[in-house]
Amino acid sequence: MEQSAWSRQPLKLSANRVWRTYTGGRLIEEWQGQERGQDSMLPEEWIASVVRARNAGREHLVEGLSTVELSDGRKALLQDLIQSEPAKFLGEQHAAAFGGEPGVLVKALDSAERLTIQVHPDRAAAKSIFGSPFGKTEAWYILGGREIDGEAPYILYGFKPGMTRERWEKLFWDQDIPGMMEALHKIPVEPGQVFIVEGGMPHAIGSGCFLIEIQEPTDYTIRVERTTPAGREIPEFMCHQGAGFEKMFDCFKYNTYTLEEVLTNYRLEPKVLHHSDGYTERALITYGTTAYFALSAINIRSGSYRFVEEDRFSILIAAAGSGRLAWEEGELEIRQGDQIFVPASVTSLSCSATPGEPLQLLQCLPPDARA
Ligand SMILES: O=P(O)(O)OC[C@H]1O[C@@H](O)[C@@H](O)[C@@H](O)[C@@H]1O
Repeated sequence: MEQSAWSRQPLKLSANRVWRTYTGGRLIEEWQGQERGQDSMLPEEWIASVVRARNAGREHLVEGLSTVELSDGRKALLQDLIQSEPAKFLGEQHAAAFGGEPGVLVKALDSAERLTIQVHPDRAAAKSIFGSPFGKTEAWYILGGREIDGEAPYILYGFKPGMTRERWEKLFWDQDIPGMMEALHKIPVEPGQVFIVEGGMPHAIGSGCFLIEIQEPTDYTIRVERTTPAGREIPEFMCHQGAGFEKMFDCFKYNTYTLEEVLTNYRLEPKVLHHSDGYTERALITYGTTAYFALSAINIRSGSYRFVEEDRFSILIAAAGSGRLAWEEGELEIRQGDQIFVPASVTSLSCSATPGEPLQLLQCLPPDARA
């Protein structure tokens, strides 16, 4: 089949687990249908990824890039398919603005331990420090979680009033980890909640969080803990990503917030766009919040949900249930844990749920090409 034919059908993505500095992943495996999942150093699944992971000591591995399972049984790198015809896979307008770069990365993430306190650059810092057009603003949609050592899922987010660059630098040089944790708000999280984490905002995903993350397509993580909660050493490169310690502190924004301000400004309120017996559609993140990506949730109970035809690609995740995707040229069964790249040239796409098994779909959208 010629390459462009693949741009007219939804493409099922293979599992694509990535090494991180923390353990987890059991809930991802169980969500994807394994009877007994296991925690390991592969706590993240990168979805529709054309981004290589930056893991010191693992540079010899090509880690992070997504593979597509083609309907003729072959496999291909998503990146290669897109590069063959960016406008057909990504959309005319998108390709005009971003070339062959999807501009968005999605992940499933399950933390068996707290992640280290970190920050990601915003676009300005990413450009000046790393020469990258993208920073790493991200957002989390909480899918579930578990108690770890008696503690319910939580996140650490935003500087409390009183923090300054000077104080933050001192906490780092002293490696005063309890002091660093105390400097951030600790917030319990629940399924269905959405948080946006802009570049520059200090944070750490706590233990026991199972979430879907949507983010700008880079792996620039600035870590301020030299030792992880489990006692693993973080090499210098994994702290400042090669930028040096001075620039590492430039990536933080030293604004401070009350807990109330964090919850009001950065925990997003889903908005119901449609509700009927057949389905409910909710906007979780809109271009009004960020031009970098958008996310919606579609819960299908009966009948068929028809996707609006637009000249852009999307990434679908079956968060729960099972069903069937249908388009002009074919059909595909989907079930919980499946991840699908829907090229821009797919036409007449609709989705239905298996009777008695409502389907929850997450639809991840690329940057606003008009912004
Ligand atoms: O620093 P580690 O523990 O490896 O975690 C890095 C992870 O952090 C999370 O907050 C997200 O930004 C993920 O996209 C990222 O992969």
